Amino acid sequence: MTLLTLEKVDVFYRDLQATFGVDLSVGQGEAVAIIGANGAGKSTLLRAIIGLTPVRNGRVVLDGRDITGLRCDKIARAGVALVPEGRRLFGSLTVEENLLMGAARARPGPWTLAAVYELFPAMREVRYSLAGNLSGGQQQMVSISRALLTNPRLLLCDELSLGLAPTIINDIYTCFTRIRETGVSLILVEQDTVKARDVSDRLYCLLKGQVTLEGASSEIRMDAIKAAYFGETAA
Ligand SMILES: Nc1ncnc2c1ncn2[C@@H]1O[C@H](COP(=O)(O)OP(=O)(O)OP(=O)(O)O)[C@@H](O)[C@H]1O
Repeated sequence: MTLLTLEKVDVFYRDLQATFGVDLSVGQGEAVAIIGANGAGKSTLLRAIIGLTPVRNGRVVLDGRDITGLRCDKIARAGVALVPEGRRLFGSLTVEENLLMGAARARPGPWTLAAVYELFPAMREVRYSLAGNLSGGQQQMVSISRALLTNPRLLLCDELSLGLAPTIINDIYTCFTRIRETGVSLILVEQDTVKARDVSDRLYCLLKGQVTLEGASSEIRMDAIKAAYFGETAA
């Protein structure tokens, strides 16, 4: 069953068109990756889904309900959460205080403080530390947990791997197996195309705001990804 559908979505920043007629879907429980170069429009699409950037043309439909143009708090209440690029924690608050912001007015569901501490045991050890004093990997765990605590049906993750060491990236993505077991659907924006293909069921490639490739991650060849990423013809 389909959870999210984007239908011919155009997003503009004033006169600059950032996405062009994007069609995209996410099934119930599915992990979808969006890849593309800098400026391709990946973050713009995530922001459009959660209502932070307006959709000028087209529709965003969540579980049959048209959520285009709704305020982002209403979209969050409908079950969409964003792990933003750069993590965006409150550095002068403790880890637990940051987490409790996610838990405030959360939907009912499996993600509680105890559950996220079980998911990321290292986070429990630093729960009274200021978020600003944590390493990048620890901050990413807090950012993911804060979003999970809203008990989303759809979790949008913007460049989780940015600035993190490969071992930390692997640790973080390993936890997504557990997250998916709870039925959460995922959109993962990634610059690391190999990682994106490995962790997703389906993959979209964006180039200059347009979808240039879509398909099952296990079936898409790397040369097709490369061609779609750079706008070349696949061999
Ligand atoms: N707030 C903004 N105001 C004006 N233009 C913007 C704004 N945010 C993004 N853009 C432009 O929209 C286009 C898409 O940007 P976006 O950040 O969505 O790309 P991206 O694929 O996420 O890239 P990156 O990997 O660098 O984050 C780019 O041309 C960018 O310059």
